[in-house]
Amino acid sequence: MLDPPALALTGLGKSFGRPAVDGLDLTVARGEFYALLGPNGAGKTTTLRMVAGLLAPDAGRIEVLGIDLAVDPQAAKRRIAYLPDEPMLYGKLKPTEYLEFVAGLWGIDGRAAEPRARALLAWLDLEQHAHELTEGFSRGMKQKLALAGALIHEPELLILDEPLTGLDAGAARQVKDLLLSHVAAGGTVILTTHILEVAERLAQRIGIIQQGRLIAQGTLDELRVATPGATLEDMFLRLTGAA
Ligand SMILES: Nc1ncnc2c1ncn2[C@@H]1O[C@H](COP(=O)(O)OP(=O)(O)OP(=O)(O)O)[C@@H](O)[C@H]1O
Repeated sequence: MLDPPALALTGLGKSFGRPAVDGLDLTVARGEFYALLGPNGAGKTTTLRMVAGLLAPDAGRIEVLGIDLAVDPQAAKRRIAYLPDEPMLYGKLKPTEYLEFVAGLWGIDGRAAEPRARALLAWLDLEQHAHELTEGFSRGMKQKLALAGALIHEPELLILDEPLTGLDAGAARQVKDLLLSHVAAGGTVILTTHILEVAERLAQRIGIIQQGRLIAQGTLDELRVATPGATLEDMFLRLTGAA
């Protein structure tokens, strides 16, 4: 049997009075780097929150690596990392304590989590702050620590909502390298971004959603077929009717 995809959404729907996600069908293969683009209010965050198991869909089906989220949410969530656009940290914890705490929530004991935590802090250049309270951290440092926390249980599918917003060039490079290395090792990354250059440079496939539906999808070259020579920004604005 073929490997199940990393993520399969079928007819996914969620309404808050009016539809936010409206019959969304989306499949992301294992080992793919997929960028989900869309104008403000298109339904990107709502979609990711449903995949992360934080919001119940009104309709449709979510399968994570072949596991139906509605049938076995625990098993599905173990395979996922979810980084929200505004992650929460505990200001009175130091990074090492925070990572140990998150690892504990996953049932990983401190000794097993320690080398992983150390490697993540080193990768994200937070080592020298490992023993400082996070309440004094800058926004970018907090964001990097939240990412480390999301990765502590070694998930296969990383789902990240605007992970590069607010990061300086150095921090953005560290995060991009970490995501690319995850994909190089066979993992899957799905992110939303308003930085079209990020999608252009990193993603193997790009999906554009508008009003809760997928309106275009493909590699950059596939998206370009209709408009040769166009930039992703040109295509995005044309497809979403903003130009
Ligand atoms: N908890 C909520 N209660 C009511 N309406 C909501 C809620 N969450 C989202 N919505 C609405 O659902 C729609 C989709 O919002 P969502 O945050 O998913 O969009 P988005 O594509 O992530 O937008 P952005 O790019 O601005 O972050 C919007 O109209 C929003 O107002």
